[in-house]
Amino acid sequence: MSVISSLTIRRPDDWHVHLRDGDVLAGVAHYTARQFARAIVMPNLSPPVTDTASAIAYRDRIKAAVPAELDFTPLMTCYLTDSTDPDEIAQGYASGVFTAAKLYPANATTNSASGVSDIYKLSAVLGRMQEIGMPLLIHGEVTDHDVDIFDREKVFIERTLKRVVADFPDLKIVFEHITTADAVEFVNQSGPNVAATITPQHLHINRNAMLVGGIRPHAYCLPVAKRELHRLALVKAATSGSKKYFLGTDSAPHSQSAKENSCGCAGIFNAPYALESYLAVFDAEGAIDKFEAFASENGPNFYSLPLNKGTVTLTKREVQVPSTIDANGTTVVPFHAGDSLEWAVDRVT
Ligand SMILES: NC(=O)N[C@@H](CC(=O)O)C(=O)O
Ligand SMILES: [Zn+2]
Ligand SMILES: [Zn+2]
Repeated sequence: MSVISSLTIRRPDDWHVHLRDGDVLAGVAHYTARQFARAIVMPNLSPPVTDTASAIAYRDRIKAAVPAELDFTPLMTCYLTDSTDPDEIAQGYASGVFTAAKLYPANATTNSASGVSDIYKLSAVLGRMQEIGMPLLIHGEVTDHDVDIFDREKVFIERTLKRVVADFPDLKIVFEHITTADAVEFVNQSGPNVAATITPQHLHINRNAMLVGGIRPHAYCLPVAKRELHRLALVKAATSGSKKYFLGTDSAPHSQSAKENSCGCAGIFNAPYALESYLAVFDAEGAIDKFEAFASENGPNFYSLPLNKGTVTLTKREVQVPSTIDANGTTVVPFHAGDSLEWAVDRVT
């Protein structure tokens, strides 16, 4: 077997990213724009992006924050609340402002306090989205206090997702940042209108990375990393060649001080070395031939968007990940901080 030392793939997209706003936006957006041609931008600002006007304004701020020489298109999402208007969603989608709508169960994660308290209040919205083919993106965790945090994704499938899929059988659903074998099984058993994104961190780490030998706040994100058997199921799904799985980094920068804190924020900043991080997993699995579909084809095909024309070339060469990154005045600790990765992004066309 020959050893692959260089890989050129169609330019990929990131189907789930937090670019934040203000100074941090200007400090992080170029990392995403350098690697990815498009990105699905999460709307969980404070206040969240809940209508077309605020999405247009946020899209303009993102475009202004990306260096002009980079070819990058932000794809905007609408944050669903209990009072979302189906017409607003449909008009935003028809006019090309919204690519998808995002469901955060209320208080599930960072900036989700205005999220949905009961998904059945959204029936009219979900029905309209099904009709027009607009994807629903879901942070799939229950928030009930009696449910253990390590079980919140599994219980969400049982209590909520199964009913949503049954009631809206043609609705396009992306089960975002999945973390369990249960989610993989659910997605595999569902129809072609149900897909999932997988983050690099959930392919690399299990919950030991967070808790063994001291508490590691930079390995903490939501949904929280689970047992090794779940990580293995995610690696198998991502590298399987199934069209249902695609790249979504969930890069979610928080300042070093907000993470290294007695109540540390959830979120891992992986944008600077996202492709290098994913490719390490595919390489270790002997599945480099499946990488392009996961990174560059399955996402656009699911969203019914054209494939990118450009390419990115990665070379097998060691890169050192810095211990911190200055995001325009905010110090952020990146994923793999202080470690080295075996692949480097060399050329983007
Ligand atoms: N993933 C995270 O741990 N955090 C995200 C929110 C999210 O995607 O749930 C964030 O915005 O910080
Ligand atoms: Zn989330
Ligand atoms: Zn996210």
